[in-house]
Amino acid sequence: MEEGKMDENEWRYHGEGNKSLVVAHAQRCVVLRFLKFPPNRKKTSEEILQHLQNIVDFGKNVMKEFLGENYVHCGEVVQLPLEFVKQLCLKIQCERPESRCDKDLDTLSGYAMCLPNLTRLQTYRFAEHRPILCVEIKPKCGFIPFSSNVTHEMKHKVCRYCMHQHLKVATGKWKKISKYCPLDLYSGNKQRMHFALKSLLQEAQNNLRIFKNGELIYGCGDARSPVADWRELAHHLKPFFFPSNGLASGPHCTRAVIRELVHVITWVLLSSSDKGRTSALRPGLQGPRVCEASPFSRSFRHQGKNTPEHSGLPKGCLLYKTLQVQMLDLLDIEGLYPLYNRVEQYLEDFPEARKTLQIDGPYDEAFYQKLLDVSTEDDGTVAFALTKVQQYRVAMTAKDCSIMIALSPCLQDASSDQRAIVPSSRSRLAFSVSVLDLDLKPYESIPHQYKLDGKIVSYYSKTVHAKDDAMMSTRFKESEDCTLVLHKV
Ligand SMILES: O=P(O)(O)O[C@@H]1[C@@H](OP(=O)(O)O)[C@H](OP(=O)(O)O)[C@H](O)[C@H](OP(=O)(O)O)[C@H]1OP(=O)(O)O
Ligand SMILES: Nc1ncnc2c1ncn2[C@@H]1O[C@H](COP(=O)(O)OP(=O)(O)OP(=O)(O)O)[C@@H](O)[C@H]1O
Repeated sequence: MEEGKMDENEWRYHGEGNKSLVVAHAQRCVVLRFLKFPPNRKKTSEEILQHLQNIVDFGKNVMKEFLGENYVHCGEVVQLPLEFVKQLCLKIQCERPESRCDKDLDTLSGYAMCLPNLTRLQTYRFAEHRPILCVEIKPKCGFIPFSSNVTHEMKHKVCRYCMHQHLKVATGKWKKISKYCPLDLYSGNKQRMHFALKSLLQEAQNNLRIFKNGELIYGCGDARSPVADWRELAHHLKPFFFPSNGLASGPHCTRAVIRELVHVITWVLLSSSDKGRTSALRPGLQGPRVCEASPFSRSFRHQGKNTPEHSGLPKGCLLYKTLQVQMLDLLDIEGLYPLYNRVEQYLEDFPEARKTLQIDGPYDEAFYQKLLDVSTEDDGTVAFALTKVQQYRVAMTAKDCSIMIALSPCLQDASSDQRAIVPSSRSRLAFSVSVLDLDLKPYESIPHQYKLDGKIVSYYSKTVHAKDDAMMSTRFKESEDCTLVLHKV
């Protein structure tokens, strides 16, 4: 960043989550990512600098190792003129969704992260003047816990996302239950993946956003007012997928364009654009491959068929790598929580050990190496407990990250790397895949996770499952009645 030349008018509001806010440069393909805090929680500039540096180090030393060089963009910490940050904050305030305004942008430290703008990611494959489409997916947890520490039987059958949907709707976070199930997306089975992506397009919540030339065109700007007009979306997408033919407009065209989008995204998600070395993690797929609550598998069950299982994700693809990191949660929160308490107890006795245990960093090579020990034999030591706690934090990070897929038409005669071109039937699309929001989850969030897990499961069991049981017993009663009638006859 050239300090003297920072002009807030060159930046525009881009988006935000729970913990950070992003502004994008109008011309250059970079974004600034600022931390956000509740109004009363002031942190010193040194603390903020350290926090940001930790994010960069964690990306470089841990996530790049696990997910691959090409997928992870760590960026760098930059120091900005305070006046620029203040003016920028004032300028963008009116564009911020109300539901995110419970936290304020940090304007006091002057520190932020500078990252490539992944919605407009330009590689040598993308000609600069070409339009760019970007699909952002937050896939969430793609497996059902296999740990023997799980006490609620339901957790072995229904995935956390599907259970959580019901609590989210009950608490007013979203209006409708989504048909999306992460296990379908992570299945590697094309039919299931298509269903998952279509479900995301129907009910995007905060799991899907689409950008065209860096502008949000579909999905949530404000968490509570999603836009879901497929016709309008198809209008934006048509030039990407049907560049030269005059597909008539109307529902047929809309369906054809959406289908093409779903196929292209599936293809890209299954591709392995990372040529780096394979990840050091090999936990192997365990646990059920199908979530009982997924409408896709339900419909198969109703037809008396088995859900098509894992066709298997190709090992180099980002979904596979992300799932492997998620699976570092080997014990489930129920098995992890007592280990967290063991570490807590130790820290109460030896508070100065927090530093040597690397709870707040540094997230260096040594931190990474310890994560590779996936044994689950508890020898009763603090060292064992700590390793599981750190692995859990990393797994939770992978369960909450987002995948960015950028697509851009390329010239027919471009002799670029064929592996980075989607062999779409009607157009040649160059693509790139990246991952974002790789901030290590805080150690302090573990008690919250434990409570939330209990809440999600008990709400689901009490309401939804009870309703299902009631429906089943009505059906059973009906069939009994039916038998009685038959007897009478
Ligand atoms: O717990 P979950 O699964 O609801 O995930 C939270 C996300 O909610 P989601 O369910 O994706 O709508 C939540 O997303 P939203 O704020 O709801 O968009 C955050 O990503 C949160 O992470 P953090 O506390 O900001 O680090 C996420 O919390 P973590 O559990 O990842 O810490
Ligand atoms: N490098 C980037 N390029 C383009 N867009 C980005 C980039 N980083 C973040 N964004 C956009 O900003 C949004 C918020 O960023 P991010 O997910 O990092 O926020 P967060 O507050 O950390 O999220 P969470 O709510 O999960 O804690 C993203 O959903 C994405 O749309």
